[in-house]
Amino acid sequence: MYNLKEKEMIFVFTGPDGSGRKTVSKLVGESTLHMETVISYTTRKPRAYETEGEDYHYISREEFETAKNNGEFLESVEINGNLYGIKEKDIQEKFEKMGCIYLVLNTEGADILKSLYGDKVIRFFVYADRETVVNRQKERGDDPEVIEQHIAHYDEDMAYREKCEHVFENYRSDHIAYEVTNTMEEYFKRKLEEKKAEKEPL
Ligand SMILES: Nc1nc2c(ncn2[C@@H]2O[C@H](COP(=O)(O)OP(=O)(O)O)[C@@H](O)[C@H]2O)c(=O)[nH]1
Ligand SMILES: Nc1ncnc2c1ncn2[C@@H]1O[C@H](COP(=O)(O)OP(=O)(O)O)[C@@H](O)[C@H]1O
Repeated sequence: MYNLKEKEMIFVFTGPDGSGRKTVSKLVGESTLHMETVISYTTRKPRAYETEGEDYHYISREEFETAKNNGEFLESVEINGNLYGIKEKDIQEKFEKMGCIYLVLNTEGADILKSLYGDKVIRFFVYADRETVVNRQKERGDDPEVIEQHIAHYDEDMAYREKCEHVFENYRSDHIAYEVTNTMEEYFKRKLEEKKAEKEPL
C-alpha cells in the first residue's frame, strides 16, 4: 500500500449513482481548486458519451485479474458484474506532483480508502432524491437496465451518508459548488496553519 505522507490528503466523493458526484468533483476539484483525480480501470464497456483515459481505462477482465494478482490495485470492487479499481502506481505518481487529490468511488470503495488511510481520507457524500437521480441518469443517456441496477442500491448507498465526514444535497449546482469549495478550503487552511506552526520557533 502506498503510504500517504504527512501533508497528503484524498477527498473521496461518494453517494448514489447519478447524484452528481463526477460533475461536482470536476467543477470544484479540478476547475476551481486545480486538483487532479486518478482514472480508474474497469472491465465495463465504454458508454457512448465516455472517452478512454478520461472517464476510465477500459481493460478486459483477464487484464484486470492479472493486474490484481500482481497486487497493482490499491482497491478494487465488483459492481453488477464489472470490475473497477485504482492502481497504486497512479496514486503514487499523482502525489509526486501534488499534495491533495480527489476520487469518485462507490460507497464500498470509499469505505476501503477510509480504512486504509484514516484521517487522510475525507469523504464527501453527494445526494439527491430517488426521482431526481433517475431523471439525471435518463438525461445522461444511461440505459434503463443500468438505471435499474443503480437504483436497486439507492437506499443502501444513502445509508452510508451517516459515515461520511461531510454531506451535501445536490439540487442547485452553484450552491453545492460553493459549499464543497469552502469545505475543502478549510482543510487546506488547516494544513497551512500546521505547516506554519511547525516552522515557528518555540
Ligand atoms: N470502489 C471503486 N468504485 C469506483 C471506481 N471507479 C468508479 N467507481 C464507482 O463505481 C460505480 C460504477 O458504476 P457505473 O454504472 O459504471 O457508474 P459510472 O461509471 O459512475 O457512471 C460508480 O458509483 C463509480 O463512481 C473504482 O476504481 N473503485
Ligand atoms: N445540480 C445539478 N442539476 C442538474 N443536473 C445535474 C446536477 N448535478 C449533476 N447533474 C447532471 O446529472 C447527471 C449525473 O451526474 P454525474 O456527475 O454523472 O453523477 P454521478 O457521478 O454521481 O453518477 C449528469 O448528466 C450531470 O450533468
